[in-house]
Amino acid sequence: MALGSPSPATTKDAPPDAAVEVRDLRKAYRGGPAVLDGLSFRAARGRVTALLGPNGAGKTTTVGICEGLHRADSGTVRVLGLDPVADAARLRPRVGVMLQDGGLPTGVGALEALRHVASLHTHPLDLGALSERLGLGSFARTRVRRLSGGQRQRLAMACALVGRPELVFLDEPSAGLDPQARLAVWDVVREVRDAGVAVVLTTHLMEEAERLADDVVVVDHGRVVATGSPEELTRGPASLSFRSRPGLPTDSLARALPVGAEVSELDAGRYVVTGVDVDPRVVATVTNWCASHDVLAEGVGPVRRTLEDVFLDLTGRTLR
Ligand SMILES: Nc1ncnc2c1ncn2[C@@H]1O[C@H](COP(=O)(O)OP(=O)(O)OP(=O)(O)O)[C@@H](O)[C@H]1O
Repeated sequence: MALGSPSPATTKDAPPDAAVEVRDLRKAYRGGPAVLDGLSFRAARGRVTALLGPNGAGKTTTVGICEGLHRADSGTVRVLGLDPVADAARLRPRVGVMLQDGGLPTGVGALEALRHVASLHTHPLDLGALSERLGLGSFARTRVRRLSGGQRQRLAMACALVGRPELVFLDEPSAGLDPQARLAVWDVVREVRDAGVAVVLTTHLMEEAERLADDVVVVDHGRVVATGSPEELTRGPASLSFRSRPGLPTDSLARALPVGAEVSELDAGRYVVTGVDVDPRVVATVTNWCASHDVLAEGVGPVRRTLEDVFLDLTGRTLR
């Protein structure tokens, strides 16, 4: 089954460019401080765009504005070339929304809830195939209010996709899912993306962004602080790490290395060299220094930055 192919009834007036274009959004909730402070980003068709940011950074508010649920104080938002509030009726059949609380009737069975959402669309996906892909079968008759958190997430995802949207907003799609369900959800997201659907998701899982996103938008304090593919964001100087006995004289090793090198013991016996390009001479200097100090080092080599390193560098380590 082609999970992604957008509904034939809705594709003909689709603009060819960005599925979402947000420019200079500003918003403060009644009398409060600025929550969005000039936020801009675009999300393309056929790509997964992940919004990452600490708690309270403004991701949900941004997505809510794109979904037409909130209004910005200023700035522009185009969703499939339309205004999410003024053109809400035209957008509804073309945009799938997965809300964290599901937004579903709670007194009916899971499959019945999905069937109801499907009935609102002209060309819904095949319910049996969609249920199978997201593993809804085992709780098809369970009332929505009795579903576990992970089951509810999967049902909400099915509801977001059943109308063959051209654009889908997924709010923390794999939060609370077990590893099997997470992989199934990621496969489904990739499949709809490959069929040309624009997927915009929020996540706190760096692995999810790293493995799923084509474009990452890092949001902090209501602004975009970095954008790029996971590959682009994590490119750049690697550090060199090794393991050995705890308490090595790191100052002595730093002095043996080129000017600018810093050596830290991250936790007992785990060392990292930063501040210099990790080239073969630096690796040799570390191993020579270890040999001359009777230090047995394991795993001496360069370590690429992860998306989590980049995220923490950009947004700091203070709890929000
Ligand atoms: N309805 C509301 N009324 C007042 N303040 C709100 C409202 N909704 C959100 N906020 C505030 O706006 C800020 C941004 O919240 P938002 O939910 O957009 O952040 P987020 O990046 O999605 O956070 P999280 O990762 O925790 O979901 C927060 O300080 C939050 O307290």
